[in-house]
Amino acid sequence: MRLDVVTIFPEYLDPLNVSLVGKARARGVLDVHVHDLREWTYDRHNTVDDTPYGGGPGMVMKTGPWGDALDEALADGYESGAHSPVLVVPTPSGRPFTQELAVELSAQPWLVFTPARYEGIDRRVIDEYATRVPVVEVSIGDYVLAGGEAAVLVITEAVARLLPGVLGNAESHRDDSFAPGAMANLLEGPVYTKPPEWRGRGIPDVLLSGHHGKIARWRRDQAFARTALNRPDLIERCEASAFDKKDREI
Ligand SMILES: COc1ccc2nc(C(=O)O)sc2c1
Repeated sequence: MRLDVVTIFPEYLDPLNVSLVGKARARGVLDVHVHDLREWTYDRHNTVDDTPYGGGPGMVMKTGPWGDALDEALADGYESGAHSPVLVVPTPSGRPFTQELAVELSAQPWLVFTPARYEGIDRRVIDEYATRVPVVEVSIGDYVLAGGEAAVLVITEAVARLLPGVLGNAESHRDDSFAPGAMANLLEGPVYTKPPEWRGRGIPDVLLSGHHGKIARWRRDQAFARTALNRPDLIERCEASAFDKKDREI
């Protein structure tokens, strides 16, 4: 997968050089290109914004630099053999980013991110590129950020970990919170590791029982209880059969 990111804060994307995403890049699973939007400005102040038409607070990111930057990023990608880019636009007014969307995006060969700052990007930029490539406008949550770069980091990590060969244990996707299957729409329950006792706290006996069926049921029950506590809104999405009473008895 190729990722392009156009931003006025390229250094904000430095975390893409470390940990899981960094390892995926080193292994050639991910090919990341970060572009400084100001390279496509031609005035002495490297201006990327201007006052909004219709008045109002703040500034809007200008069409010129974005158009030139995206044209070049796309041309560079095509030239390198990439194909079928999807423009991913982090915005507070976007579609909620979910595990389902992460799975959809992980199936794409090329993502081009356009994190904005200020009050956002002149709408004509998105409208222009929507005539050429699919555009997905995404929000990572109902809170206020100063720009889209943090969203790019979140989306990239969630997508990269789904790519073949990135996570050591392919099975580990199965028990992810929100992963498809029996754990779909459920939060992960508690996890434990050695030592068997720590500050007077032991391990739930079932996890030491070696009874895989009981352990699976206990984990599902814990996930259900945690979801009911922290995300009751997800409970009705769970398939009733996944938690009928007989399954929950040990
Ligand atoms: C001005 O650019 C912004 C501002 C806030 C913001 N919030 C996002 C989110 O995903 O929640 S993306 C984003 C972009």
